[in-house]
Formats: sequence, C-alpha cells, structure tokens
Amino acid sequence: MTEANTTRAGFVAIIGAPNAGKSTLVNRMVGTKVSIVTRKVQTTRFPIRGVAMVGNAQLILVDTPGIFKPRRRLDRAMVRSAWSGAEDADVVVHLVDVQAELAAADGTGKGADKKSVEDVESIIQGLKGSGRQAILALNKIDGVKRDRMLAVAKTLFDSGVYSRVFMISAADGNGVEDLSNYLAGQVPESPWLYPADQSADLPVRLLASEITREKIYLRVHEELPYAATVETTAFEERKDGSVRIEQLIQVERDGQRAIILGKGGQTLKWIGSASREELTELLDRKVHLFLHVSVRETWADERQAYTDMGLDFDV
Ligand SMILES: Nc1nc2c(ncn2[C@@H]2O[C@H](COP(=O)(O)OP(=O)(O)OP(=O)(O)O)[C@@H](O)[C@H]2O)c(=O)[nH]1
Repeated sequence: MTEANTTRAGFVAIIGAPNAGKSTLVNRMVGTKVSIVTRKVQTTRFPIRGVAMVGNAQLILVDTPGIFKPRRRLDRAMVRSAWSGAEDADVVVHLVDVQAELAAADGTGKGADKKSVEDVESIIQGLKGSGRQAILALNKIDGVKRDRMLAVAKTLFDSGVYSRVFMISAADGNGVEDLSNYLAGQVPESPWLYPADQSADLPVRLLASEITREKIYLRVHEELPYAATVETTAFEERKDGSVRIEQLIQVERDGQRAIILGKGGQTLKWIGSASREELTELLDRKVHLFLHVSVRETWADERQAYTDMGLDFDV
C-alpha cells in the first residue's frame, strides 16, 4: 500500500498473444471513468491503452505491438524495438489465455490456440533474452478446473521468467483487483503523469498526434511500422472558430522520410487529408492541418519524452 500522501505513477506494459484478453483486462482495470480519448492516445513509441487509477497510483497501461510475431515479415530491428518498449516499462505483465493453453495441450484446440501457445513461448524466449522478469497473469480462468489451471501456471512459472503469478478472469473481474493493487505497489513514487480526471481534460494535442500517426500506419506500415513519431507543435483556435494544427512527423532515416512523402508528396497528402477529415469530425469544426516531416538521428530519451508530453497538455 502507498502512504496517504505519496503518489506513484508508472508504465505497465501488457503483453500477450492476440486474443489473450488485453483489451478486456485494460477496460476492467481502467473502469468506466476514463474517457475514450485516453484509450486512443499514442505516445512516442508504443500506444497507451488506458490509464488506471489505483488508490494513489497511476498505472499507464501500454501496448507493445509486434513483440511476439517475429514469424511475420517483421525484421529483427522492429522486434527489438518493440521489446525495448517493454524494457522501458516499469512493470511487464504477460497475459496468457489459459483456455488456449489447455485446449492446445489436450489436442482439442483450433489453429488459433496453437498459435497462441507459440506466441506464449516466443514471449518467454523474448523475456529470457531481455533478462527482464515479468508478472504472469493467467487469464480466462472462469470455467477452468482449478488443478488444471494450477498445472499451467506451474509449467509457465518454471520457465524462470516470472516473478509473480496472478490468476484472473478479465471477463468477470475475478483476481483483477489483486493484480491492480500489486502493480500499484510496483510503480515508482512519482507525480501523476496524466490528469487524474481524464474525462475533464482532453489531451487534444496528443489525440491529434495519434490520429495522424494512425493514418501513417494505415498507409505505410509495411515500410516503416514503428519508425515515425508525430508531435503536435501548434494547436490554435482561431477567431472564425476553426483550428490550425501543425504537426511534426519525425523519422529516423532519409529513406523513411521519402516513404512518408511519397512520389510528388502524394503519400503525405493522403495522410494529411485523411487526418484532417477525422480531426474535423472529432473537433466538429474546420481544421487547417499542416504536416512537416523531418529526420531525427536518435530517439530522444523516452522517459523524458513522456514527461515532456505529460506536462505539455495544452488544455
Ligand atoms: N472466458 C473468458 N473470455 C475472455 C476473458 N478475457 C477476455 N475474454 C475474451 O477473449 C476474447 C479476446 O479478448 P480481447 O480483450 O479482445 O483480447 P486481445 O486480443 O488480447 O485484445 P486486443 O489485442 O485489443 O484485440 C474476447 O472474446 C473476450 O471476450 C476471460 O477472462 N474469460
């Protein structure tokens, strides 16, 4: 438990195979108080799925896409980059679908269950490689016999990569409070990084960045899935009721800049107009959107970037 006046805040990476129940868990931890906006907010390198308040602690639940799918056409650097997202988090939770594990073990599983088991194995290998201990959250325990669930927990725990095991049902909430409380004690003492009452303060700039980033992803994810960051550098409401938004898209290499620009600037134009369209709808007013693309040599210190962004809410 935290002391009455001490606040805590930190990043919790929730990793797991597709369908493990990440969204369900995040929604349950976050509860209904957090606005939908928060769920969409994107930071520099990995998306924030939600912000959960647990007593005096703020848990920023982040996703690490691409972490467990090296079999796809993802190159090593990308997987490494995804892992470094997990490494930078204060706590890593590995969510495992116990029902898929059991179905695969019984031979009754579908292809998806087998894939899920492979993903679990690949995450364990990744954790071993990163030297990072994670918390195992065995999910979907509803409807599973206790001894079978414990057997799966033991097998996984014996891999040596987990410091703790929680058995939960994200769907019915069983065990989730214990997990949240434990996580709250694991994140460092720190001021909150997000406004406590999310619904009151829309981090509009971050949302605007996220929308553009999503368009980049939609258009060019094959070429540079995680290379681009988007920062909203200006957000001005004009007298005529319209909004002028300037955004800086930063990439790591010249070649990536060329990809984002596209032939004759066509790709950037598409990104800009798709983003503007969504922003117009969201903000319910005319939007003037200006995009700039620049090459950044190295990633800025990530934690600093978060802090900067956290403090930079222009609301
Ligand atoms: N029985 C059971 N089903 C669950 C539980 N948690 C999630 N599910 C189901 O598992 C499926 C996948 O859940 P999601 O939360 O979408 O899982 P996810 O794929 O990790 O999340 P995304 O990556 O956002 O898609 C859904 O049909 C959920 O209803 C649980 O505790 N018990």
